[in-house]
Amino acid sequence: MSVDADFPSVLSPRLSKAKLWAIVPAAGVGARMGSDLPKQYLTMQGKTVIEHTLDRLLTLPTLEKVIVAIGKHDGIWQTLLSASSHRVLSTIGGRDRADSVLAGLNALKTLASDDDWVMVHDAARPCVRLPCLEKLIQKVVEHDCGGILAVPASDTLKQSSADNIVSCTIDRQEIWQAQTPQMFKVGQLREALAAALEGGYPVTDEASAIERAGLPVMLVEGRRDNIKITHPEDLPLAEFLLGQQCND
Ligand SMILES: Nc1ccn([C@@H]2O[C@H](COP(=O)(O)OP(=O)(O)OP(=O)(O)O)[C@@H](O)[C@H]2O)c(=O)n1
Ligand SMILES: C[C@](O)(CO)[C@H](O)COP(=O)(O)O
Repeated sequence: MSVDADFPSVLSPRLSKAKLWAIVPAAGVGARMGSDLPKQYLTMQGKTVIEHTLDRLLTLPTLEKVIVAIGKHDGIWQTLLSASSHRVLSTIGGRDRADSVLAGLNALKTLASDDDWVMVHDAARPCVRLPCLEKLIQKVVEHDCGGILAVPASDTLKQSSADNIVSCTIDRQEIWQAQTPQMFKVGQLREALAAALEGGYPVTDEASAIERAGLPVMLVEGRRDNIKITHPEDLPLAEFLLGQQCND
């Protein structure tokens, strides 16, 4: 995918000192995928899921470095070419996704300023497209407000009661499905995430910790093909989407 040469520097003059970093949580075991290998190491078109994901992020010329949070007993990461990139560092993740993201933020302490930006992107989302990454960065920097890629809900949504009986239909007019990347100021995210985890609050994405801290989160409309590989049927779908995108 070609970098859009006309894309303005990611940071306006007002924020020209701020840098952009990325954290890729990749310490999961992929239980829902049910594969022998953690899903980030399954292969599509000759490359692992995480290599496709990193290739997408590293297309951003202004991205300083990516911190990949890997599992404590991960024996595969160091065998990948991506692990030797000068723009990629790794750290040991934690029990839950939020712990892994916090580990990445702590690894950034010696590299990034609190006022730098960081985008957190799931290793399991290899189909994210460069224009969507650029749109998120542009909106966040322009408004100086953290934001996330998301898509408005397009299915009718049902609330379930016991025994999987519908208890009600949810008005989907204001419902969005959050994706990643999720982009925030390094210091704000580290503080919000640490506070949420210390408080025992459920944190399934970075935005929920930021919301809990009372800070705004901008919804930036992305694409529905930015899928997260979670269940077995997601892998062939992701491979198809990658193939389609190559023809764009
Ligand atoms: N302790 C964890 C758990 C998840 N992740 C990462 O967070 C992303 C999204 O999480 P999810 O899709 O839930 O991955 P898994 O936790 O591996 O999947 P499962 O819940 O099915 O085990 C994945 O890239 C995963 O590797 C992580 O870094 N650390
Ligand atoms: C962060 C995320 O991808 C936003 O939709 C999602 O919350 C991750 O959930 P998971 O259960 O950890 O995959």
